[in-house]
Amino acid sequence: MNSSLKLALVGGGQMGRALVAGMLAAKTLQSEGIRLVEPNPESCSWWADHHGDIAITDLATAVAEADVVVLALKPYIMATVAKQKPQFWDGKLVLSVAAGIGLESLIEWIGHGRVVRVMPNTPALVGAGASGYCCAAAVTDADRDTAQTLLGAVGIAVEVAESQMDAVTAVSGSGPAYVCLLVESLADGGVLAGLPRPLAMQLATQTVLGTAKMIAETGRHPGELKDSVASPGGTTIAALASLEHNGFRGTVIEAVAAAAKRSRELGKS
Ligand SMILES: NC(=O)C1=CN([C@@H]2O[C@H](COP(=O)(O)OP(=O)(O)OC[C@H]3O[C@@H](n4cnc5c(N)ncnc54)[C@H](OP(=O)(O)O)[C@@H]3O)[C@@H](O)[C@H]2O)C=CC1
Ligand SMILES: O=C(O)[C@@H]1CCC=N1
Repeated sequence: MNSSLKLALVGGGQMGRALVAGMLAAKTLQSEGIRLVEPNPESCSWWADHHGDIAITDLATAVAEADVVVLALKPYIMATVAKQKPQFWDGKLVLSVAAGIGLESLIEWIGHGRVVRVMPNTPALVGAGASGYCCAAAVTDADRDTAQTLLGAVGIAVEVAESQMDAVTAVSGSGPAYVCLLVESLADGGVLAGLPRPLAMQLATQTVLGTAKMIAETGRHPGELKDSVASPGGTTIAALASLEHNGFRGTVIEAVAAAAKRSRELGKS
């Protein structure tokens, strides 16, 4: 796929920004090929400050000028925006990143089946995203390649069954928030133990980054890597005993289950 692809981003909030910034950095897109639809004045100022060369326009113009449309709107507003007059979306590959909204609804609203349901995540901003996506039956091989190339430019992109999308949402879509909470808590613990805040934050961040890299690059099971840190009678096993006592694993598992449940609910409302 060449970088002359024309893309309309409908909804330039947190997720739309992360995707477009990542795709621009990867040179999969060029600013002049992007049209943004964004009614929020504060968000428009952000775009003007950070990507002043991207044209902000109305929905009809943006879609008419695009090959691919990315709908990055809050789930409750998707139907209103997606339901346009007949033929409005014809000839456009449509990617929706809205949590919970299924292909069946999207196809009904858009009026054709070249639709991909995507669950990206915000580390796309730095090219380290994780996206799961599923394709409607009418998506062509070329469309699938386009989706894979766009999403693959900002991290890993994995095609999954639609039945897995709520779980993907709960693990990797929402996951950056849980990891941020962990980093924040780790740094808080460091401050409690006497470290200055900036140093505690630096050490906590690098520890999460390094551990994720070690798991990904060695392919070793996290349980084995955890065991390799815990010396007999040492500091780590004291901390692990405390975490287990306080239900750390169960807490995280239940959090993921709650997110998956909420994703299913969003699809019904
Ligand atoms: N944030 C994340 O980490 C992730 C989000 N998602 C999904 O991405 C979608 C967007 O989420 P997020 O970016 O966080 O939300 P945001 O609220 O940050 O962004 C949505 C933007 O769309 C604007 N908007 C409202 N109405 C319209 C319209 N008619 N046309 C164009 N733009 C409009 C909003 O303006 P206003 O604020 O004025 O309403 C807002 O600026 C959601 O469906 C979410 O499920 C998926 C994966 C991860
Ligand atoms: O919180 C949400 O609903 C969205 C979907 C995944 C991440 N943010």
